[in-house]
Amino acid sequence: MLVAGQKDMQQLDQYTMERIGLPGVVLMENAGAKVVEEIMNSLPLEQAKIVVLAGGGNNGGDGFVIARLLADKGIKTLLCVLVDVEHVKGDAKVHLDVYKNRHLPLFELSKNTLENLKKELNIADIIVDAMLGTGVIGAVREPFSEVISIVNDYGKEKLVMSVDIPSGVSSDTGKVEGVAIIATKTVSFVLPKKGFFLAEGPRHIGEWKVVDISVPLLAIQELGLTLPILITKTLVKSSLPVRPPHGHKGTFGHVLIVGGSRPYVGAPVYAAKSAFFSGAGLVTLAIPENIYPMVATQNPESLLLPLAEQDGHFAEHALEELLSRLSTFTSIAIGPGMGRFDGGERLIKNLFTSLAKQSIVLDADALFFIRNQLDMIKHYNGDVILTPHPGEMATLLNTTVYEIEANRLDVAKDFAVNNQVYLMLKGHRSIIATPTGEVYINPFGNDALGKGGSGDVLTGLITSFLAQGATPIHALISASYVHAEAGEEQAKIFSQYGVTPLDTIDGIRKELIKLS
Ligand SMILES: NC(=O)C1=CN([C@@H]2O[C@H](COP(=O)(O)OP(=O)(O)OC[C@H]3O[C@@H](n4cnc5c(N)ncnc54)[C@H](O)[C@@H]3O)[C@@H](O)[C@H]2O)[C@H](O)CC1
Ligand SMILES: [K+]
Repeated sequence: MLVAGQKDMQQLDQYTMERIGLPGVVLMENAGAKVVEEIMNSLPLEQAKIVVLAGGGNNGGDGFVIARLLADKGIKTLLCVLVDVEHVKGDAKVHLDVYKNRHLPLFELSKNTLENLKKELNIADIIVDAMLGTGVIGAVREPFSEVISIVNDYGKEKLVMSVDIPSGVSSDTGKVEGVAIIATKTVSFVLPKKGFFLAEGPRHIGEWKVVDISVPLLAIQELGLTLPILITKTLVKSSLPVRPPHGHKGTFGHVLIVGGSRPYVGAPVYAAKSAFFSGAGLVTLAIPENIYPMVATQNPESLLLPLAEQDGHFAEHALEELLSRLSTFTSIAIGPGMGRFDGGERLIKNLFTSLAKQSIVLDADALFFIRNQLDMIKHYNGDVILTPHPGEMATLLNTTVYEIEANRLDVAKDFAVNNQVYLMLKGHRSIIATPTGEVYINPFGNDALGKGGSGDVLTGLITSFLAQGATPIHALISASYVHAEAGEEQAKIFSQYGVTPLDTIDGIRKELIKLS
């Protein structure tokens, strides 16, 4: 499933209406009819009262269609137009006239009071939000902002169904300047919008669904639109590494995890366990020798490689004894719990100059150590995967977290293309970008993973799938999905508060059962 922004939708609309001649009023009728279908499935409607809040643009036009079709089904419906009806133009005006020709109840806020509108909303069971769609610009103005606040004050008392996008949310950025509807459900047309998965978008869309309104999706290729790809379970099932039944541990690869330091003993343990428990044939865990005893007791399933340490971290030359053996590893992850220390840059440089072609995952402070060595990364002849959270991304780009979060899709894509790496920009709705500029969005996951160790589990999972033969993009797609779903599922048992990295590792195995 692809994800669209405002300009993409405008191009698709124009193509449909101008190139193939399907009139906008037909699209609007289709849009309204599909929303009504969703409403009919939402509640026992015999006694239900529905208020349709309509703006002055085409989103409002959808609302006119919805109100008419509901009324024609005998459902108690009130259409409330928040702008002066004289200002309604084009396709929306056609449908407003059709509504009026049916002599159906019409509440015009411009000729009434907000108090009276509030009285109508108080007795409604369902509120349809057809105020603003992809055409919203900037902070929502009066009277929309007041009406939106009234609707949001009802909280979960009423079912709020947003048409195309919750009013006030930017379809491109997910930003909300001022107020925006908090929807119970969003019924969106043609494609999900980028804003659903960015900034405040996820908190406003509620349960979302996309409906077809006869805009031909094949037009996307014909228009040459390159759109982000939404990660779905179907996509993941075809991305997971294949495990031949006759496979042996050599078939499923040998993972090397390099990490750990005196303050961070758990991180490498979580990464190694995650790699092992998600199917890697063998896992070697290279840690500074000072934490070897603690790690050994917690990681009986891994081969342990204590290396030279200095002041509780790896010594600068620590990997020397490892470099001659690098070819025994299928995929390598460096960084979990590594910490920052003098000589870290050189340690990473030595590793890269000694690597053959293995895929390498860089996480945590390994990302700090490469911030001034991106040229080396770019020219490495194997696949490099970076998994920064926004703070680590800000360090890599020498900018602020605010700048990163304000433009997640482009930041991830530009960095991946400019540095020829695979990048997973972590966060609520992770973004994955490839060296060729493809962008994927992971719509899964919740705050249960918001704690130390979750990232280490993800690093181990990615490295494990690489070792089992997945390509970098397939490893990232499947690991980000499985990791997020594991967190969500385990939160149902331990609450969002209580999910630990080991619970997530356990959850990963449960997800892998569901996917196999
Ligand atoms: N192919 C499709 O997806 C179809 C989508 N449809 C619907 O059309 C809207 C987009 O309609 P558009 O007229 O471009 O814009 P909106 O109705 O979203 O809003 C424009 C409307 O709102 C006013 N406005 C803009 N910014 C603000 C603000 N900050 N505060 C207050 N008012 C604002 C502006 O003046 C206009 O009056 C799409 O979302 C779908 O719902 C078609 O119906 C069918 C095909
Ligand atoms: K809307």
